[in-house]
Amino acid sequence: MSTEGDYDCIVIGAGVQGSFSAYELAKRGRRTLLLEQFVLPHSRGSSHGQTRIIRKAYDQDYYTVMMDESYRLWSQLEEEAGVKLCRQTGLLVMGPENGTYQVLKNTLQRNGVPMVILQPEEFSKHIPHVNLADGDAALVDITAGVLYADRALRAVQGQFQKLGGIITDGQKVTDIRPGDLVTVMTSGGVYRAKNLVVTAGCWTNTLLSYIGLQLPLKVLKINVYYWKEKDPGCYSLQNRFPCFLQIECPEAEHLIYGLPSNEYPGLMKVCYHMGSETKPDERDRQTDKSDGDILKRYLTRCFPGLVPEPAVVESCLYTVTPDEHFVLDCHPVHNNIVIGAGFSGHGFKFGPLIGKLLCELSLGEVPSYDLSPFRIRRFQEHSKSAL
Ligand SMILES: Cc1cc2nc3c(=O)[nH]c(=O)nc-3n(C[C@H](O)[C@H](O)[C@H](O)COP(=O)(O)OP(=O)(O)OC[C@H]3O[C@@H](n4cnc5c(N)ncnc54)[C@H](O)[C@@H]3O)c2cc1C
Ligand SMILES: O=C(O)[C@@H]1CCCC=N1
Repeated sequence: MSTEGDYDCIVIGAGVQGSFSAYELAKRGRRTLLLEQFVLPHSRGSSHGQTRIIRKAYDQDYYTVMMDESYRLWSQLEEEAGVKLCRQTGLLVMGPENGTYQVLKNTLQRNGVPMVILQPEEFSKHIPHVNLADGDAALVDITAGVLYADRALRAVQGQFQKLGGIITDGQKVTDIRPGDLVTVMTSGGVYRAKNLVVTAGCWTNTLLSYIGLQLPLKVLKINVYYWKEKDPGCYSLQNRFPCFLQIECPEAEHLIYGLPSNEYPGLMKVCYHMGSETKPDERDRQTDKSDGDILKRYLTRCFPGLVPEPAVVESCLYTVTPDEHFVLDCHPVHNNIVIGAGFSGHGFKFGPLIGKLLCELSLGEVPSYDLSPFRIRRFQEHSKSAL
């Protein structure tokens, strides 16, 4: 067997995180193979669909700071690929004055992020067709907007291939043998490389079981709801309606979020940031739609311009960690294996930066950011290690 391996690096999983990791490695001249179990493009994981929110509004400074660079990297990809991937719309944040809303507002202020605070008496002048709840405050994160998700995946995978990267789709990884050269077995072949990056979304623990590690990850099915505008266009991107986040409201224990109508004309996407547990390969057997009732009650009160009955329902998966922070780390024993996982329903906007960070970890470089919030060892009492 050659000690060189077939590749410098193999990346498992061609979702947003694996695709950007592979692209970064190829940019650094590494012979890189991106392996995907499904024929691309597919809609069985977490990265499919037309749109995602991009924003700097976060509770924690480190996410806000990281987004600064992520925005720059998104623009770079737009230029390289010659496609528009982001549309700035702003993000309307609504919630009780004290609580998470205040934490988020403080983070934006501390980090000098451009924002507008909307006084309740002038709210409807700026944001028509929305009822701000009594006692709620509101602000707009000006930097925020919509990311075109499917288009972004096509762009980054295309750029990766232009750099000489190889995408092998329709091959499921069935085993991994660690070592100085890592051996990856798939349904269609055997590949060897000096380094491995595992970005397998909801399937992460299946892959990690081959290399003696389990993480405390929950897989949730998210119902992606689109609601009909009574007056077509009244919540549309063309009419400059923003994305929104509703924090702490009487109808819901968790966040409610929405994006202006755009991809399906006349339909606005509004979802609940929570779902029911499932196994990744049994997504469609999970049929709980109780989140729909929560959203109907909320929309009836706050978005009177929407018909409170879903017009389209799609499905997507979250892989959630106990603290909802990501996992970006090396395997505790095999340091030529890097893991990016647990993006907890908010990882898309960071894709280009996650790719850069996983590439840095894989090349043994000091990562550009402090990755301590994302280390595996924070789960010490949860992680079942067979090592
Ligand atoms: C409804 C919804 C709304 C969201 N909204 C936002 C938002 O507004 N903003 C935001 O920033 N983020 C958002 N997110 C989160 C974001 O989309 C995810 O964090 C991100 O897509 C995770 O990407 P990933 O690459 O980790 O996973 P995935 O996209 O699932 O990629 C993993 C890939 O690995 C492949 N794979 C797994 N096992 C194997 C194997 N054995 N062999 C080969 N390949 C394998 C899978 O097939 C899959 O393609 C949202 C997510 C959902 C579901
Ligand atoms: O990441 C995002 O911006 C969205 C909206 C809030 C909840 C999760 N995803």
